[in-house]
Amino acid sequence: MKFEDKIIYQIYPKSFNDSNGDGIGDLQGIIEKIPYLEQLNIDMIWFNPFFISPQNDNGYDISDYYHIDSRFGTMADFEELVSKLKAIGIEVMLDMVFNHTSTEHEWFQKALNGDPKYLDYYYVRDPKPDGSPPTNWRSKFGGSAWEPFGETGKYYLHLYDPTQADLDWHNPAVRNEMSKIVNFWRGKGVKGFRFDVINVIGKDSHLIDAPVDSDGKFLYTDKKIVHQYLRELNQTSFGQDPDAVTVGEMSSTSIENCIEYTLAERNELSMVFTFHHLKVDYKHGNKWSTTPFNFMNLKNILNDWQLGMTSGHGWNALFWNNHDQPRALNRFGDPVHYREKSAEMLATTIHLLRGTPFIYMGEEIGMSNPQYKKLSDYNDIETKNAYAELLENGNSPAEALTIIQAKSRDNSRTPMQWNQSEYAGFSTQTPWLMPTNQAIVNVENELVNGEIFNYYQKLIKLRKSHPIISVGDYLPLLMNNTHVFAYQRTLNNQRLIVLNNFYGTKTTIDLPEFDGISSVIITNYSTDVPLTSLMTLEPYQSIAFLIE
Ligand SMILES: O=P(O)(O)OC[C@H]1O[C@H](O[C@H]2O[C@H](CO)[C@@H](O)[C@H](O)[C@H]2O)[C@H](O)[C@@H](O)[C@@H]1O
Repeated sequence: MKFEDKIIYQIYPKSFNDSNGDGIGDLQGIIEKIPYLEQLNIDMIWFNPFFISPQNDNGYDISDYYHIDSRFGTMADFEELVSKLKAIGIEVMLDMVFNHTSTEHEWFQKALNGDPKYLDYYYVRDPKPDGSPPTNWRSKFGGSAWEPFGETGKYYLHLYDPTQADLDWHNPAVRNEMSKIVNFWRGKGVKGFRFDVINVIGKDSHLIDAPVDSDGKFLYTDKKIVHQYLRELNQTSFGQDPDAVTVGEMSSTSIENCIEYTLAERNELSMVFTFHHLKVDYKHGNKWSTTPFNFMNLKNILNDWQLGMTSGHGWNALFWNNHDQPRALNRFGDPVHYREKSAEMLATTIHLLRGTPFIYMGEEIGMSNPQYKKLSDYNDIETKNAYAELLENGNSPAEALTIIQAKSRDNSRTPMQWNQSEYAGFSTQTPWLMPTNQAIVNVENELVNGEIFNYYQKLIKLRKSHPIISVGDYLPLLMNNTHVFAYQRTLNNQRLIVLNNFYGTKTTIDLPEFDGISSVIITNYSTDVPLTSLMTLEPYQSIAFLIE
């Protein structure tokens, strides 16, 4: 499958639709909503993991890669879902969490029981001579990255939660297991694979301390060998299917590496998720802080990645939202005064760039953060650890709450809001996370009175009908402007000029003269205006001109 003109929709199964009234979304619930998905004209759906898991990290701690967790349904439900989606031209993308397994996985359990075969599946190491963990590495979820390995006196590595043990990819048997898993799901008709934090699988065999002034990420991120592992996985599994689409989630990566991960002739991956543009509201690089987003940084990062990936022939996944990110509408838009206009402006910015757009469920109806009032409203392990650390570091409970309200991953994990009822039409029982503003934001209302869903439909149609959007080159425009993110796309004699006002005030811009006849192909305001050298954009206005 070509992926340049495709649109991928992300579903967090736990929160999409609950068909059996247990407060948790499930596969039958997704099947019920296929007619809704069909209206968007998307090509593929990425599902977050629904494999067997103790759910300490909501399914990113897998204890059995070959079965559906009964909370979500059965293999028969999955097969029904795949075939019903295929019937309307939508393919399935599954989430392959291959950096680590749950400590409940039988491989880890066998290793714990001393089975030498499975000991070699993980990073099990002796402590330092003083008895402390083998290295000073920190877990990305807080605390040491090492946990005692049962009663053995050794430690095992976990870059994430202690219940997520890192696999040792140096071991060919581990790599073979990973291909087997991908091939099993290919056998079920799956065409897409998203590889979780795949650029941290290349840790050295001999692990060393991080320098005191460094977070040590360079010791395990984007190591050269990751490219080799990906080529091998490609060759032994998804690469055998010319229609496969793959996306690697890249933690703290670089443009150079992402070109290599996605250059077609290198046979690694189709595209990458990168996160630099979503760290522009981190104070001094610290996620657990609140500060307004830095617009010029955002522009520069998006521009650098567009230019870099274009010139290196790499390919980006384009996105604002996912299940780990607070809603972009709260971060870069205005959910109170300009909910619709700012949601549409953000969508335009991403959808007209070079890359493959991903839509995270609810974004197409303008869903926003829930603004929970107390810690117990949250579920996420990372959030709870961060809250405890914020208190340890001297923040008051109110300050810590303000920060997690802004940054918690649960912000995007709240149930999809189908209607304005108590549980937002998601479930008949108390959901695992509560919806909060379904009285205003819900599908039923959006489809009758709203404009965001309809605007997404237009953007999706445009990518499919205009090759300049899917395959055109990217060029920057107005890089010094402090309110507008503007760019050009070019293909043969055509140009597409895209203007996006990121603020809730009118702004006037001074554009270069463009030759040719221009027409507006999309705008989120009702009046079409001609392309002139001096232009005034309305609050959060987006407008795109095609010049022939
Ligand atoms: O923030 P980065 O270091 O650039 O990393 C990107 C994301 O990585 C992690 O996400 C994924 O892996 C986790 C462990 O399997 C899982 O909890 C998460 O849901 C996955 O998407 C990290 O948790 C995210 O916060 C980062 O955005």
